[in-house]
Amino acid sequence: MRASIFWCMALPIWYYSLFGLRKGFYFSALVMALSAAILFTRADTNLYMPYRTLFNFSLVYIAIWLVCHLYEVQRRKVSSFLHSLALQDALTGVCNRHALENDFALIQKQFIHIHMLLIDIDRFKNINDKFGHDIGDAVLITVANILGQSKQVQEVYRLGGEEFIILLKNMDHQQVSEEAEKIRQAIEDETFHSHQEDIKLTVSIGISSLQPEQEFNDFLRAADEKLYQAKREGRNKVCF
Ligand SMILES: Nc1nc2c(ncn2[C@@H]2O[C@H](COP(=O)(O)OP(=O)(O)OP(=O)(O)O)[C@@H](O)[C@H]2O)c(=O)[nH]1
Repeated sequence: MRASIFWCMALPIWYYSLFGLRKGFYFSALVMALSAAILFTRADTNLYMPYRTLFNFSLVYIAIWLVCHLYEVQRRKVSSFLHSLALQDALTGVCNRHALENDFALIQKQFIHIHMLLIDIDRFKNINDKFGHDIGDAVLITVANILGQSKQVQEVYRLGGEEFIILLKNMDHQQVSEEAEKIRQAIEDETFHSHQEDIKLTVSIGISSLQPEQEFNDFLRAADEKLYQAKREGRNKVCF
């Protein structure tokens, strides 16, 4: 009986790998308490033996438990870091397209009225050509920050290049138009900086309204069509 209880030392490894950090901790603590109690009560009659056995068992058990716990903490950190990397745009720090598709699937189940704002910086190529790629990058970061400042905006997504997306929930046509116009105006009012001169920018915004049973790609395509209408009509414009 006393020998078989030493097999309990392997249990924290199973608990942490099967049940994760919290349950792993509690189960390991429970096993340790039970094993220690059994060892203590069933130990040899020799006066010092119960204490010595208990001490050795506890020492080894805690060492194994500690290694399992630290390993699981580290594994979780790495896993959440990789998860955030997978969903984040590396340059601007906002969410990427993968995150957008994930969030859309969730939001679609929870809300009826959903609008997509597809925001594209006008003539962004000129910024890169005239001021260099670094300044172009800095402009993208500032634009992403401005987009995230509105109270109505929970998340900003970068679709790629100079295109950003915002999803607005539970707002009517009028409110969505006003919000898009605020964004357009905020970018127009901002002064971006380069080493040589100040830069003024505008954005064009296409808006689509989610139709019942509409797929993500069709929702995006509808916003894209409106965006190109805004571009065709002279840029610095919101099209619904
Ligand atoms: N600096 C920088 N530039 C990028 C990045 N991604 C894409 N671009 C550039 O963004 C530019 C997009 O140019 P276009 O698609 O021609 O669009 P545009 O010049 O904004 O013109 P319109 O959209 O028609 O108003 C290209 O020059 C790309 O090289 C990036 O991460 N950083």
